[in-house]
Amino acid sequence: MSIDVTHIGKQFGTFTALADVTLHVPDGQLVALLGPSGSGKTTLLRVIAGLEHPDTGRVHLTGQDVTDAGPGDRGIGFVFQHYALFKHMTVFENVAFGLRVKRGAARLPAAVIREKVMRLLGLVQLDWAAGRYPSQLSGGQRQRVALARALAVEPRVLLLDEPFGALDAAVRQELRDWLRQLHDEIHLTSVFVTHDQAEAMEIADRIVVFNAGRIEQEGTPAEVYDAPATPFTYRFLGRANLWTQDQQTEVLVRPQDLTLHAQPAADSQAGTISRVHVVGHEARIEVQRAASLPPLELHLPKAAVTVQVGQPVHVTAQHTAAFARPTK
Ligand SMILES: Nc1ncnc2c1ncn2[C@@H]1O[C@H](COP(=O)(O)OP(=O)(O)OP(=O)(O)O)[C@@H](O)[C@H]1O
Repeated sequence: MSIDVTHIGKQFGTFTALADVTLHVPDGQLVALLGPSGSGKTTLLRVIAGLEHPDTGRVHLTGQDVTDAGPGDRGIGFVFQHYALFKHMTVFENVAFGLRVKRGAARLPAAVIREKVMRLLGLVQLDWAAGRYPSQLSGGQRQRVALARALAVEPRVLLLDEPFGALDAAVRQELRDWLRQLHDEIHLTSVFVTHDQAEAMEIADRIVVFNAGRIEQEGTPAEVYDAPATPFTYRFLGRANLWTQDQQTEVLVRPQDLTLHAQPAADSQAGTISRVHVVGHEARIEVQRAASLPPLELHLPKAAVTVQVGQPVHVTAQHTAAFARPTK
């Protein structure tokens, strides 16, 4: 099922949460909404879900206008960051809930519900935990139950709001890989909100970068990373150094695209090592420049680093990105 939002505007009082947002999510894609806190990502997700009515614009699901349809009539499943599992229900009952509340012809026989729930729990690798209560599970396991519960009603679209936000790094990684796999297996159209660029780059087919209620840029992970249209996108997708600037232009460079030299080289900048900090296999080096520009941060393989604080050095840059500065 494809999603089309066109010219969506949403105000909260005088605050503009979304300003003329237009987005097409093709059937079967996994799309990340990426942006800083308060940029409107969750509001757009809520508009797609029908939990928020837009002031302007329309929402279409596979060509059908659902702007005025309630959340229950859209065939959408949700997973939010603070897993709202029912505490007094077992894992099994939590997943079965959406199927048991159905009435009339939509209601399935108990044996069918049982089989379906166990199949879903198998999919999220928690069939062994069917009889447990949420309090007896880890955060990552609870999040997987929330996902199974959202999938139980066979949504055509899955919306995830910072689904792994509250979890530790290793569990996040595991759930990311697993979400990507699951998405491919069951052919959903999924949209997830994150402010973690690594998470978006790793699992999304497309990334939509948000800034202050607008879409700043949209494309595949490689497109937004390799060809950022604005300094905002460049800075949001990774660490950025200001290499040079003048009245018209600013030139940015990533820490891993800088090289240290003992002697001056073509287009090198002179400076002094002001910090060496080892993080895992990488050395993060700060160079204070002679020119009145902020210090440079370099990321180099730890084994290649022999410099010390106070040492004079020369720095060259590969793969810089030049942006026109806004005229005042
Ligand atoms: N019901 C509401 N009433 C008033 N203001 C709201 C409401 N919902 C959201 N906002 C405001 O709209 C702005 C956008 O919120 P939104 O939750 O969409 O941002 P976000 O990009 O998802 O941020 P985060 O990553 O922090 O969740 C925020 O400044 C928020 O305070």
